Amino acid sequence: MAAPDVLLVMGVSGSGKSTVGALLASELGWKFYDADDYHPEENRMKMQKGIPLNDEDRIPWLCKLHDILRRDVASGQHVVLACSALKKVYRDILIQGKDDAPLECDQSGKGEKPVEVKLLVVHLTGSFDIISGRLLRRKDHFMPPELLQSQFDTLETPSAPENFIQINVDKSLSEIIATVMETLK
Ligand SMILES: Nc1ncnc2c1ncn2[C@@H]1O[C@H](COP(=O)(O)OP(=O)(O)O)[C@@H](O)[C@H]1O
Ligand SMILES: O=C(O)[C@H](O)[C@@H](O)[C@H](O)[C@H](O)COP(=O)(O)O
Repeated sequence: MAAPDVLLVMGVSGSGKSTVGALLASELGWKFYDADDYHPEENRMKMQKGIPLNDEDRIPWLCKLHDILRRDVASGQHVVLACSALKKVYRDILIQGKDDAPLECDQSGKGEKPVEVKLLVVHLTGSFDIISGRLLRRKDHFMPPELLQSQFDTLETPSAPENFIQINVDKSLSEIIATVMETLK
């Protein structure tokens, strides 16, 4: 695959997506988006109440993110996106959108040539124990640690032909960043 336009830093809640994504964006000089900032209020409230999101909650959110990526890529902007993207179908939406009713992506770009986003997936993977420990120590965040099991249950680990690397979260942040930078060389 040609050099990616977008790095998708994915994984369960607490795997380090926001931390690693922001560091990578700063290292690369790419734009950074944290998908958490794009959840509608209903999704946040649902998670706050300890109820896991389902496809219906996530698909419009992923469509919105695809539209952002598509526009940035079309203008030559490289992007790092931190997003749970737990299922293969969610990652597919980030790459190519979704145009079948009733859950449509923003159609304002309709008529434009569809842009398939060239994505490298960086999957932050790790044990339940390490990640739940980090979530329990993390303060001032809307996501309750009790939802972690449902995140692991939903997770579909990337596999071929997806363009991905997997990095264990037991590595230090500097090792994780160095691994991604080496992959991009
Ligand atoms: N590789 C790492 N080593 C140690 N702590 C980490 C690492 N990655 C993330 N953390 C810490 O773990 C917690 C969860 O990270 P965060 O970036 O919020 O995860 P996510 O965005 O996936 O929910 C934060 O307190 C963060 O500082
Ligand atoms: O798809 C989902 O269920 C959510 O995106 C979820 O995976 C995400 O983890 C929350 O938005 C909390 O945010 P943190 O990942 O930062 O904990």
